[in-house]
Amino acid sequence: MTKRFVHVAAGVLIRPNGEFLLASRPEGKPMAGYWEFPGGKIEAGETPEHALVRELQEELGIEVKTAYPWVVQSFDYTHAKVRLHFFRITEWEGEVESKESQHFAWQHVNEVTVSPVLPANQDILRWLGLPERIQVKKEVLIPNAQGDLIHLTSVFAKLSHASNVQAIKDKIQLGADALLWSGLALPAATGEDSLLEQGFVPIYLPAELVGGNLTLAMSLGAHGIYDAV
Ligand SMILES: Nc1nc2c([nH]c(=O)n2[C@@H]2O[C@H](COP(=O)(O)OP(=O)(O)OP(=O)(O)O)[C@@H](O)[C@H]2O)c(=O)[nH]1
Ligand SMILES: [Mg+2]
Repeated sequence: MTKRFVHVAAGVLIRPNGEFLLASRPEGKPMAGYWEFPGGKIEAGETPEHALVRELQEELGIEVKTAYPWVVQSFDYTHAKVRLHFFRITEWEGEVESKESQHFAWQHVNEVTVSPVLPANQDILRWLGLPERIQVKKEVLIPNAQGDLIHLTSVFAKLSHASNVQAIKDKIQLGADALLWSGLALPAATGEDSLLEQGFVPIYLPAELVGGNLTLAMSLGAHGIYDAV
């Protein structure tokens, strides 16, 4: 029998100083003791946003105030196939409380001190460390998915027809670590065939496309924006 996708909403709580919250999975749940972003299963009839707000109320006792959708990550565990909808949360009401006897750790990007972290979250931790804004010129260096500095022109795929999903997939298969979308059309932000749904490469949008609005870019699923120089 083929395993069905379990849809999950999870929140990255980010403090003004950049620290983010990890929680340990409580005893009695699959993969107890692993560290995760708070969240849980999306129930029938719920949107990912609703599930996020409900789960964070249940698990942390907080009221989410400002959250925007970030990346969607799929992972095949032995017990389930999961599709995780991650949100970045910058404002909430109330103090984080351990409602399910979980432990908490506020962590710094590139210096995670707790382990083990759920396997599906490795990419997410790397992406949190990506710069939110880059400048694209001939000699630019930028971290790739492994955190190594890479010469932009050698690895990055610049797409002139962003609406062509096949072209995007071809570039990914060629090993591109990031996609810089140029042109005016954005691929659909939703739908099975959307690159954003796959969420496995860093994606930067041209600043001019989103009026320099980083929050808007991230709400479309991008990791950051770039300025052409
Ligand atoms: N909450 C959360 N779940 C994650 C993350 N990464 C990841 O692979 N998962 C997986 O997604 C699923 C989420 O389920 P959950 O156990 O949190 O669900 P829940 O809060 O609704 O609990 P419940 O099973 O008691 O109803 C689990 O299979 C878990 O292993 C993450 O960062 N946060
Ligand atoms: Mg949960």
